[in-house]
Amino acid sequence: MIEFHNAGYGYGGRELLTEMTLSLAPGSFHFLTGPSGAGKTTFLKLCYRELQATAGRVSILGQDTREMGRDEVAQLRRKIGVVHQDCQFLDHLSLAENVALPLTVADRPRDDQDLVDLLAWVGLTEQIKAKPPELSGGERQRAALARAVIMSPDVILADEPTGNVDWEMSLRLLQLLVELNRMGKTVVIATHDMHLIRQAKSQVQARVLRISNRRIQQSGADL
Ligand SMILES: Nc1ncnc2c1ncn2[C@@H]1O[C@H](COP(=O)(O)OP(=O)(O)OP(=O)(O)O)[C@@H](O)[C@H]1O
Repeated sequence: MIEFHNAGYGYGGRELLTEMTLSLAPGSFHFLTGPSGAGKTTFLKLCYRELQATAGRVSILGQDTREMGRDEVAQLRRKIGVVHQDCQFLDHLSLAENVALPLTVADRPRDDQDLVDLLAWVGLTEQIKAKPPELSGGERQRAALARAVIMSPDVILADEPTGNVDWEMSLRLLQLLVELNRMGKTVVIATHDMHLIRQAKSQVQARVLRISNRRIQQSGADL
């Protein structure tokens, strides 16, 4: 699904990540962890071709990212849902309109019942008409998750999805991501939260990728 072949990345010629060889199999569930500044967000950006490897090769859904043109990148992005660390919304649009925005941008028809069902799934039925500034941190995170999955992507990449929420909300978000994985989606969650990783143990066969000293180490066994 996503393959790194001796890949590396550096900003401004300074190597941040090096010699990454790994494969994220379809339907797998991974946590990505490591100290602040280790390169977790950078790694995720390589996974959806926001960045291109500066060494080696990354393939996403069978395509070598070096050989992709603009249209192919746009196609690819529809198959990968990203929950960004700082989840930005358009404040003048309602929650429902924000969540449906990827459909609008891709010029795809919007099924209002699907949208209502999706918002119910993330527990935001009552906030459907609310504007983003009226939402709590946990509500924003769940809205960001809904927006990431509205195009039915094959892969969900979540960057610190539980960063600013309490433990109960973290568990709820984890539950949603586990449900997506049970539906066959490949899930990668970048997190510092070791409690969350331990908690996942009882729910899903997750693997841990740890960035340390510029390299990615994979825990060999399931959690
Ligand atoms: N656009 C950029 N230009 C230059 N350096 C950058 C850029 N983006 C990130 N960096 C640097 O790369 C390093 C890794 O950043 P990254 O955001 O990938 O780390 P992270 O592991 O996600 O951190 P955190 O856990 O704090 O979110 C940091 O030192 C950061 O300052």
